[in-house]
This record gives sequence, C-alpha cells and structure tokens, in this order.
Amino acid sequence: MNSDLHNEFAVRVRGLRRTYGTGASAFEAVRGVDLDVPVGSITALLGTNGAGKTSTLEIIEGLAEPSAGSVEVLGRNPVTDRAAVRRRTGVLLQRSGFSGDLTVRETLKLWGGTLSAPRPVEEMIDLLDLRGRADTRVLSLSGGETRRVDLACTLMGGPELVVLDEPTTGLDPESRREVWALISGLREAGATVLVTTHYLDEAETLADRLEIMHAGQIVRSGTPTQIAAGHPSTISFSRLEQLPEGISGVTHRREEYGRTILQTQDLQTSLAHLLAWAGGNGVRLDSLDARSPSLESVFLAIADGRDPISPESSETELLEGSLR
Ligand SMILES: Nc1ncnc2c1ncn2[C@@H]1O[C@H](COP(=O)(O)OP(=O)(O)OP(=O)(O)O)[C@@H](O)[C@H]1O
Repeated sequence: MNSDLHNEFAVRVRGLRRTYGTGASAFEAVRGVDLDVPVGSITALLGTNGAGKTSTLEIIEGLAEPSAGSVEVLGRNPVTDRAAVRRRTGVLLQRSGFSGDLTVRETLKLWGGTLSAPRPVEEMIDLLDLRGRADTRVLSLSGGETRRVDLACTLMGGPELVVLDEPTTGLDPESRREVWALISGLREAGATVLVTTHYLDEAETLADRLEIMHAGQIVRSGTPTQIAAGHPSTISFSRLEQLPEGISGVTHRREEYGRTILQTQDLQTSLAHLLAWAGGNGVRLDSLDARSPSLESVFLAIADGRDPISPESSETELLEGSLR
C-alpha cells in the first residue's frame, strides 16, 4: 500500500455540499455530508431516490467540485490531484462509455493502454469469467456480461480504492451473487470498496458499514445490526377484522395489501399473546409472518418520513439534522 496513505480512511468527506444551478433555480442536492470510508472496508452508500448519492460519488471520483466542504481520497484532493488519485482508484460508473463494436478482448486491451500498470488482459478475462465471450462484440453481450466487462476495466489497474455505482443493477440473481463474491474478494485482497446500491440485501450481505442518505444528508451510519437495532419488529398475517385490544408490546397496527401488520418492540411477548388469543378463540392466522427489525424496515421508515427510532433505543449514531 502506498506510503502516503498514512491515515485510516481511504475517503474522508467533511461538510460536503453540492448545488446545481444558481439564483432562484439553485438546488442543493448534497447538504453537509460527513463520510468516512475505513481502509480495507466495504462501505455501502444507500439512499432514497434522489438522495444525492451520485452527486456525492461524482465529487469523490474527482468528476465534479464541491460547492462547499472538503474531500480527501487516499490522502489527496481528488480534483487537484486527479492524476495521482485516478491511478490508485477504480471507478465503475452506472453507464460505461465503451464502444459496443469492439470485442471484449479488444475493449480490455484498449482500456489497459490508458493505465500505467494494467493487469494482463487474459487474467482479467478469466477473473470475470469472460473466457467464452472474449471474441464477442460488446454490443452482443447480455446485460450481466457487459457489466462484467465494465468491472474488468475497473479492476484492471489493481486499484487500492474501488468505487462502484450500482454494480449489480440489471443483473440476474446468479450474476449478482458472482459480483458479490468478486467485491468480497477485493476486500480480502486488501482493497477498500465504496459501493452504492438500491438493493438492501446486497448492502446487508456485503457491507461492513452502511451510510444511509436522504434528501442530501446522511441520516444513519453504522453496521447493519447497529442500524436495525431499536426499530420495531413486525408481525403480519392475512387481514383480520377482529383482534384483541392491547396486544402486549404492539405499538402500531395497519392494514396493507390485504394484510394486517403489527409493529412491536417485543416480538416474543406480542407473538405469544397473539397466538394464545388465536388458539383460545379458534382463529386461524393465515400466512403468519414474524420478523426482527431489518434494514428494510429502517429504510422504508426513512423513505416514508416516519422514523420511530430514538437515540436512547439504539446504538446507531443518530446524526444531526436527520429526517425532515
Ligand atoms: N445536473 C443536475 N441539475 C439539477 N439537479 C440535479 C442534477 N443532477 C441531479 N440533480 C438532482 O439532485 C438530486 C440528487 O440526485 P442524485 O442523482 O445525486 O441522487 P441519487 O441518490 O443518486 O438518486 P438515484 O438513486 O435516484 O439515482 C435529485 O433531486 C436530482 O434530481
């Protein structure tokens, strides 16, 4: 690892702001973001639609300048030290700009020519499982294969920091899992990964640390377990009109898509109470489902603007200026 990477964070962002347009039409897409990506970690940046993830990532990638705040990537300024940072960073954009007329091998050769120390083309073909498609033109590839070519290019320079913007969007479940294995392998090889994704299961499976953005700010930060802690568990079943009053621990009830959904802070007690009532009254709870707090429930609460968490009830860092 490079000697000037003396600090423990591959990316450090402080008070980052990004405004599009000026005057009356100005829009602030990033509103004071602090973000640390520990060296050797996989950090996932998640967010509701239009939260500002891409706007933030573009600044980290050195493609845009912040309106305010500071960004350090591998200890350097990604805009003014762009050449140095770029050599040590692999970026996967949502859409790559490669010509579809070239074959996979030609594309990798061409890309390798732009790098100072590229890994061999044939090694990348094997790593991304593209051997059978090496002489196929990129425009004839499936979505998953095209994404693997993009990833091969991202990894070809042997980057210390890998920035992946939605790496598995549009991939089938099998290809997604292959990409997950590849990303985990990067961490094992000592690289740092910053990834954005819309898939919560992906973030939960892969990431050591999550940063959740909403309306231009980071509103939750921590491990997946820390983030889910303190959120209610849910019990659901096919809609029932008649339910007992005051099931122990239940804090909220709603009906959605033909199901009754109960939220509880004490899943075991509420479930025991409900089952005892159902058993005693000959009631069948069809499609009964009980689950502990998940990242999904946290995320939906943030997206809906209802966020039941309180700072006392969780280890999660409740960040200043969170939900509005
Ligand atoms: N060039 C631009 N000019 C004006 N507004 C923009 C521009 N680019 C993005 N925005 C706005 O900034 C906000 C943040 O956009 P951004 O693409 O960073 O969010 P995101 O979290 O990546 O969203 P998504 O996950 O939906 O792609 C959005 O409201 C978007 O409409």
